[in-house]
Amino acid sequence: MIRSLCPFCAAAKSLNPQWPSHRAASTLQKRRPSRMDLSPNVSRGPPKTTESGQRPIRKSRANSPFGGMNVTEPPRPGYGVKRGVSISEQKRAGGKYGSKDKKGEEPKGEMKALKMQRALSSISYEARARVKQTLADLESFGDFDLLPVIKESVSTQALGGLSEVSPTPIQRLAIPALLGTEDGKHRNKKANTTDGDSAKKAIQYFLLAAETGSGKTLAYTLPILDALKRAEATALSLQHTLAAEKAAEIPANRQLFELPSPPLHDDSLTNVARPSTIILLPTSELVAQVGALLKNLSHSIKFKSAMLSTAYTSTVIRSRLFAPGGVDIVVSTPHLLSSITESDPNVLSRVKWLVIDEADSLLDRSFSPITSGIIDRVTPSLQQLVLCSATIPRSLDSYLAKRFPEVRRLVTPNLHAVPRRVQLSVVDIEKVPYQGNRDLACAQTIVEIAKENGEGGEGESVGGGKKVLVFVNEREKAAELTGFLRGKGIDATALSRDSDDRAHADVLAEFTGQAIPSANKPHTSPPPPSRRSGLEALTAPPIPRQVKGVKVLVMTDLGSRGIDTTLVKHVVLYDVPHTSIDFLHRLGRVGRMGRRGRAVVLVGKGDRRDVVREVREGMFKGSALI
Ligand SMILES: Nc1ncnc2c1ncn2[C@@H]1O[C@H](COP(=O)(O)OP(=O)(O)OP(=O)(O)O)[C@@H](O)[C@H]1O
Repeated sequence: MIRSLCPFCAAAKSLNPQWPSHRAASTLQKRRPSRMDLSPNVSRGPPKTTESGQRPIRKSRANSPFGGMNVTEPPRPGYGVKRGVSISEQKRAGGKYGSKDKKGEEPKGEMKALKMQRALSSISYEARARVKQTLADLESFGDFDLLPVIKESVSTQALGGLSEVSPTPIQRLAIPALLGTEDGKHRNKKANTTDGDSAKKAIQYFLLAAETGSGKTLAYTLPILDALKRAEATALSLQHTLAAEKAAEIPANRQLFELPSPPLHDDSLTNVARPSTIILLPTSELVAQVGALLKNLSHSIKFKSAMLSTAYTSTVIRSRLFAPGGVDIVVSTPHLLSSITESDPNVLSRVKWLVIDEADSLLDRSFSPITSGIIDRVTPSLQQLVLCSATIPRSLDSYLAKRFPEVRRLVTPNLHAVPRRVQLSVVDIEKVPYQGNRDLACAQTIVEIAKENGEGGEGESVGGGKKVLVFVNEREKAAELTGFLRGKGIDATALSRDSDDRAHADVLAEFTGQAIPSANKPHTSPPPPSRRSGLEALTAPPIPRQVKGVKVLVMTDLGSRGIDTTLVKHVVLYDVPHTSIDFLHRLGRVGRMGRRGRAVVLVGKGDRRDVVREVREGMFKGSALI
């Protein structure tokens, strides 16, 4: 009679054919083998070696889940590698022929859909880890070699009296680099020379790349202000020295009635319409935002700045630029600055510091010719070019490699990652009750946000309820959706290129919590009806509020770039964004500077659900989007 083996014996036999079965054991030992019994093979010595002198690898061991356990020797090269795998299979697996980036980025098989877009340039995780280590030592603004007045102004003027401020990763990276004081190096004295210096120094190029809402504005503002004030002090002392030398030259026997010759008008000393710093931003809202920060800082640091954008009349622009007291820093949109320089090219003749903020926008196809034209014009006097961006699209990457190969890339470890404190949920608009009605799904999502118990704190409900940003892909849709939401009793406003610049500032102020500078409202009366767009006409008439406790701003990508919407905790992505770059900018309106945030994306037929899934997975893991 054939008796089947017990499972223990069967397993033992598969490993060692010599293992006695129960039956045999019973005849040999008259008892069941205990787990503590030694193998009868222990006296056999080590297994035979192969010709090459290496131990043979048992198949069962090499290709099992426990294959790597209890191994006392490192695996031989080629150990465990499948033979006969095609090159394309290896590519997919990221092996020898894998899609490992030339900069060392490991392929992420799980982000296939995003990889198809190839929107973002990749940064290796080794590089990120290296940067993380170098940042650990700088814990306070006091650690930077900034002028004392600038250090003091950070918390009092720039951060609204925030106590115990510490620099963010991009500030830790960029401030010493822009000052030229990294690794305890001494300040580069050449960087603070005056106009009169004859020796032309090599221009320094920097790219500051850090996640949204991470304080990039201060990261470039503080070192530039420091350099500006030091250059000013050097120029002043030079002026005193020259005056003293001139006085010493006057002969002692000069007749009393002889009048000293009037001082020659030294054009090099006036900065009327000759700024030393230009900050370029893509929209007038951003000009107002950065301009407001500079204005606050100027109260203690003492410098003159001018905001130029289409939000101001030509008279206001002229009076700011040609103010008799001069101007140190001009904050402008490239189009406006470019048109000003058409009539007065000398406006750019003394620019030493040029900042291109939101460089991913300002150097994209639509802006690039204008922005590049400004770079060309300032190049003769330029000392530093600072590009600043929350993403490095591949297009920007190749532009920099071609045009500024020597650019120093200061990239934070979390670039291209949406912080884990931002949650992204998905609403399937094809399901009941929406059945494909995206507008309805959007309205219902907003109603639910309004109904939710406020999570409190962070001033979200200051000034009339929760603030919700709704992003649409097409600007025509912004107006249409706003009309729909208002019809449902939701307090919604549209913001798109069609709407008036001044209206933008007013509406945005409710979402950013920033007071609008008084000069930002040059007109007290509304523009005449003929100048009002269809959109405004649609959104202007007040409607009775039915959905209480929520204020909605519907916008296109225009609004997603750079606006510091610190009061916003909720974002609705009405459309699935076209690229991972848009995802990063739109989701970046929440979760700023350590805050928490929630985002909802509406997904329907024809939408890239795979992209949404990958973005969610990336957010969950805290990994960078690609
Ligand atoms: N060191 C700091 N500590 C606390 N808050 C800070 C610090 N630096 C900047 N902030 C605040 O963080 C917010 C975001 O800053 P900022 O607008 O410069 O971010 P950003 O990186 O330029 O964002 P985006 O990429 O969206 O343009 C601002 O409200 C700013 O006042």
